[in-house]
Amino acid sequence: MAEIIWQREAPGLDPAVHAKVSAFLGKLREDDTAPGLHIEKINGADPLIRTGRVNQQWRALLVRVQGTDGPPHYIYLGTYNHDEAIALAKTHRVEINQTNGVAELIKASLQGTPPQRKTQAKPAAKPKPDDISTASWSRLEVQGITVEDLVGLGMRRSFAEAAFATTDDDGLQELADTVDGLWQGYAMLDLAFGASLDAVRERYSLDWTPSAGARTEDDLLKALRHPAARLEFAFLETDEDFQAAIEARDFGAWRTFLHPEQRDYATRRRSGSFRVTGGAGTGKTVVLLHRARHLARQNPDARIVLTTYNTTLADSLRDNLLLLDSTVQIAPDLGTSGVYVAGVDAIARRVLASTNALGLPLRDAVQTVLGPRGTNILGMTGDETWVRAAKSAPTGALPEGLLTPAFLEAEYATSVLPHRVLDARGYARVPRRGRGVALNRAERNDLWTVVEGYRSFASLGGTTSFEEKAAVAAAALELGASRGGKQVADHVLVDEAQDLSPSRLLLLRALVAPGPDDLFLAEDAQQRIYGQKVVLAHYGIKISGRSRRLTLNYRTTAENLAFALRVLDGGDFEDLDGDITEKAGYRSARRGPTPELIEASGKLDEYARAATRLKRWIDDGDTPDELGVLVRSTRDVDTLLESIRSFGVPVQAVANRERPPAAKVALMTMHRAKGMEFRRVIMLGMAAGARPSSAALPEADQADAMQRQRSLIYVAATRARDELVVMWSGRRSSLVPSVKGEPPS
Ligand SMILES: Nc1ncnc2c1ncn2[C@@H]1O[C@H](COP(=O)(O)OP(=O)(O)OP(=O)(O)O)[C@@H](O)[C@H]1O
Repeated sequence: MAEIIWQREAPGLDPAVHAKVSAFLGKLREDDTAPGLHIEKINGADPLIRTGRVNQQWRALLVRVQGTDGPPHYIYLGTYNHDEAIALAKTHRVEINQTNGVAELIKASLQGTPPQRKTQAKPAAKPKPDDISTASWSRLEVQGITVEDLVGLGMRRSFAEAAFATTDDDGLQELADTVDGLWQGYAMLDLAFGASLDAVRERYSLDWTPSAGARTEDDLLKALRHPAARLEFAFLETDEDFQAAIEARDFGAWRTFLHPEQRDYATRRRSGSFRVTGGAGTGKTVVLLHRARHLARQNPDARIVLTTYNTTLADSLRDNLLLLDSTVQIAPDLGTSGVYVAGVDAIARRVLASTNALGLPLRDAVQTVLGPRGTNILGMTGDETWVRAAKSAPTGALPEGLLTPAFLEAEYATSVLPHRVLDARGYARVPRRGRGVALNRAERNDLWTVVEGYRSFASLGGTTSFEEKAAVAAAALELGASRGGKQVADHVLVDEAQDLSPSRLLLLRALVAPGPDDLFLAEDAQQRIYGQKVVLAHYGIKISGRSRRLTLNYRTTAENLAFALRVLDGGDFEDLDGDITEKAGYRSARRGPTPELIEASGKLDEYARAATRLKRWIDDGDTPDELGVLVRSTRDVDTLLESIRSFGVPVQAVANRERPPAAKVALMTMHRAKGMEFRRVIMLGMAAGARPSSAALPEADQADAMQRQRSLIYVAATRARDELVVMWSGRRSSLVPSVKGEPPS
């Protein structure tokens, strides 16, 4: 039995050869001495280099590493036709970096010839980091880094010097893409975009000291397992790992090659609740999926809950978890072994529907949260109930703005339910932290009569809202545990945590007993498009000191990312810990075209232009399901669909609970697009005044609603991997930032 180590840049092959390589590697894993494999040394090559015979024409390029104990390991470097494989065998080798002990693939033909760039005469004043792409200073220099700093970390001097001679972002990226030792490119870009030397040393574990003396194959195996080496080398220890690597194409790298920080967050034991933050596309969901698999592999009996704020996203988490590892056990029900994947409201419903089986005191929980009423609570309270309650209550003290369903719902979700307020006296004392609008005693009294009306209408109908279901389920679990019952989960993993309301957070908190590895949350405050700002600690989730930020964007090109980040300008973003979220340091690993802004002459022109663009992309080779059309509201969707179809483009509108169609362009609202990604995206309807009903909110809440609008557009713009087109007719929204080359407005 041999073990395969996959090298990230091993080139992909056309399907016919791919199947043969897969069979070859399968045989190699079973028995590397099988004569048919022709594993051979090559004269003039590094002693560890081998080639293997895939078939008459093709040879696999390998590095054989045999530790003192254990099976032989083969690093797979790709499959080439016979002559090319022999030539590459003489130039390639895997070495241990003598400064930090990281294994690196060295392609000798490229050695000593890093792309050389001309240093231009420098301007007198040092530019700020943000102005750098137009100045002739190296970003590194502006950050106060020296060539010696880079060399001290273990980077090759020729590479460090070339990085200092490079004054534009494209050049830096190109340099990072071509350097031997993938970590060197990543770390150099991190520094150029503002990370400190200490942060980079820690991020890539560069303080390891390699063992002195001659390189042994044991040392090499150790160096291949170094966290920074695992950016480019993956040990395929199980059949599932092997299968995932073999199948991984373009966007499958997330399954095999984690950034060292992602690996750390996915696997390290935590003494309590942990939070990973990061901008859109920085790989938070990927961390969560790997962590779910890791926990399930570590303890097959563990009851793991993987959740997010709605069912659509939960479905996609389940699909991707199974794509990562088809053998992960999906738990059939809450409280059973394996990974239970569901939206948070579905979890609340499940708890409430199974209180008998779980031994939870439903009656007491209902009384604790809603006061005296029956346990018939599974029906859904309609949105109009707030309007009815407001109309039938004496509300003389309240201004109009405080009687809108939006305000009442927000007040109820934030100030009433999580504090389990049952009467006017309780409501008068409630802290109302984070609510924009101050309320005097008379206003509170009147508001409470509206809440009482709302509750009695719902009680009569035997209904509750989603918020109430979550609050009652949380209380049932808490009461159950306080009376000696057992929690229903051992680990709870949460995606898109920024969109969860207090009651939902209380529910997740109550699913698992406080302790090591209890809750793990992925969140991005900049993507909060629902609900109010919340602070985790207020709901029993203590993460102080256990929060980390991801900054490398894997999804979006630098151009789209810069555009999306500019949408956020004009607002600070508070995260779930009450801190202002930093935008600094976010960067992308990919480049692409500048987002295109198109002003149409009217709605129909906008639709026709969108349709023409989709047609062109498909004619140029895109498959329809790589393309997304995002709209702000579902008004006029039928006209838009018709227009797109009239150009012969297959398209389907995707409603909230539906999965995107295969082989068709997906048309959906920006809200629905959360968590998704497409190769190319068209955002439509970006005219001024197209904002939703925030005008119905009191002034203080309008600011928060505006923030959510910015976030929504940020979310939409970051769904595009390669290309983004933004359209409007009429006056352009002030939320659409300008792009490079556009005349100032
Ligand atoms: N280590 C990795 N190697 C390659 N691709 C990666 C890696 N990590 C993440 N990706 C890819 O980057 C994209 C974004 O990842 P992911 O969805 O996890 O980000 P996110 O932070 O959850 O984004 P969002 O907040 O926008 O939903 C995906 O296409 C994912 O496959």
